[in-house]
Amino acid sequence: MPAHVSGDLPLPDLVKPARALLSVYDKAGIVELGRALHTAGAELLSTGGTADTLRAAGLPVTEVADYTGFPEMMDGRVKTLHPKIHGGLLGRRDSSSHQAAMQQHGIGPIDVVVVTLYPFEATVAKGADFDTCIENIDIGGPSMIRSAAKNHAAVTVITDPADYAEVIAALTDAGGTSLSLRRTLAARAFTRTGAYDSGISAWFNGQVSEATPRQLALGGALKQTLRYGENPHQQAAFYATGDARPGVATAQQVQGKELSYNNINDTDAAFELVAELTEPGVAIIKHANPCGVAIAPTLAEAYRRALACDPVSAFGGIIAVNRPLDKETALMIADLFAEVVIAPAIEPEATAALADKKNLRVLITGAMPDPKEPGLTYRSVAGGVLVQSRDNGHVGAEALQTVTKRAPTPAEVRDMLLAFTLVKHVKSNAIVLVKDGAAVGIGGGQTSRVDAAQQAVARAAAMAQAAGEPQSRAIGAIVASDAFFPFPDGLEVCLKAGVTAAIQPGGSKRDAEVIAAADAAGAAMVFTGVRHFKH
Ligand SMILES: NC(=O)c1ncn([C@@H]2O[C@H](COP(=O)(O)O)[C@@H](O)[C@H]2O)c1NC=O
Repeated sequence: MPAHVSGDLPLPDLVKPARALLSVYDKAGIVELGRALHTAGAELLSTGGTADTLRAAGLPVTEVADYTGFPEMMDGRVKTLHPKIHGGLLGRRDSSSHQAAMQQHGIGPIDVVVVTLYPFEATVAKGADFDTCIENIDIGGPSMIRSAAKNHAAVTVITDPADYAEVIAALTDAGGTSLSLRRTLAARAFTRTGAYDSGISAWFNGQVSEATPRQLALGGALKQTLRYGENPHQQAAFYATGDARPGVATAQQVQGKELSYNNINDTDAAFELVAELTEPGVAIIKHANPCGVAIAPTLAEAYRRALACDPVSAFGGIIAVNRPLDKETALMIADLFAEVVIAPAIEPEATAALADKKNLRVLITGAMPDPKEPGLTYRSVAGGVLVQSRDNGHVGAEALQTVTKRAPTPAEVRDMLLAFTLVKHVKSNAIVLVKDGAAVGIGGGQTSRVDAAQQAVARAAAMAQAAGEPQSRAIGAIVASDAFFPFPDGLEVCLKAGVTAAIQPGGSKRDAEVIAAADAAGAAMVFTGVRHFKH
């Protein structure tokens, strides 16, 4: 255990800086902060590039290399890693033994450290090669930040240009910083180095295929403080992890009110769903579950058909499209009360068509995410975090195993593949009915698969009736189930409603009974061997 040193000297709350070290990759605002420190009476120490910037602004600067008597070396790998720097940051001002050691070794106190780190996260996001990423791992910067933050009782540590104004104000008003400000900045500093290292850890584990590392290092940058969480009494915020996957975290919001917690969650679900559709496709989401999905030759047609699935639930929904949003589709969206629209791109006429809907949030991602890309998903439980690889499972026509006497027609296979893609995005137990490229009945989030089937079938009948159609939309549809039918009953609900074909993982002890039920109805059924639970 490290020795505990009690302070035997007085330590003031207000620390007026006599010496400050500035070493920043991002030079924005550093001249203003340097000037405020200089005006407050601090001697400025600085590393090469930062020193140049300060000097160019007319500020007197001492190079760290001159201060330590050691040159910067090894392409900048060693600049500030010196006892004169770390001793000056770590030595306790309230300990006579520390003070004596500083005096003995000619170490002067450093009262302020300003560091912005090498852009490791941005380098990875740009897709740089291994060696470039390694070279962008900052070593000296985090070391100084940690030394200063540990000794925040006397040292002010600044790691983000967003904090410059607050420190400048303290220097201007009081000539120094208070303990409470230094403590706040120290907390931010450790959060910064923690998040920085978590980014390195995530990237490095990916490089060596370490899927389940011994420690979990989760980091992110605050993207938005949210008004509230799932409910108004819950606090919430949105953090960007630096993952470049196109989606709600990377999108540009081109219109509308601030996104809410539920908006973000639902928009993510919607966009991940449409990313799976190879033809022009639209998904309408409520409470992270689809209430309408369709593919069609045009986006406008896909939207019309997606909306027709359940126009009642679509009210206040989130709409995702997988092609540039065009004017015709935008005009129809403008007719609906929707919360969010997310698209890979938007045509200028579509922007104009939505412009009057001031509250409608419009998000543009620039690209679609790759549904087959590997990645991790996280969920918190009491006392832990569950981590798993993203469900990037994909079932193509070649993987289908016909288990009934009748094989599916090519049209049924097309609908089967769409429906099986959709059950992956509906909360379990999930049952989805699809006809001619559009969902016509969705049952999800049920504790019984029979209930999910009944819900899907009821929706198909009710929506047909509401639209004045002569018969239930379940007639001639195909059914998909996210997991095997454990008994024939769930399938029988669908067959009785007029479903002609089924797609499911298979693998139940009672598969034979389920197949017999399909055969008895003259239905075709295929097994996928893949399950798509979503909880
Ligand atoms: N190696 C070191 O001793 C070291 N000390 C400070 N740095 C970093 O160098 C950068 C500033 O360099 P310059 O002032 O030369 O532009 C900062 O991002 C700082 O975090 C270092 N670089 C990397 O570790």
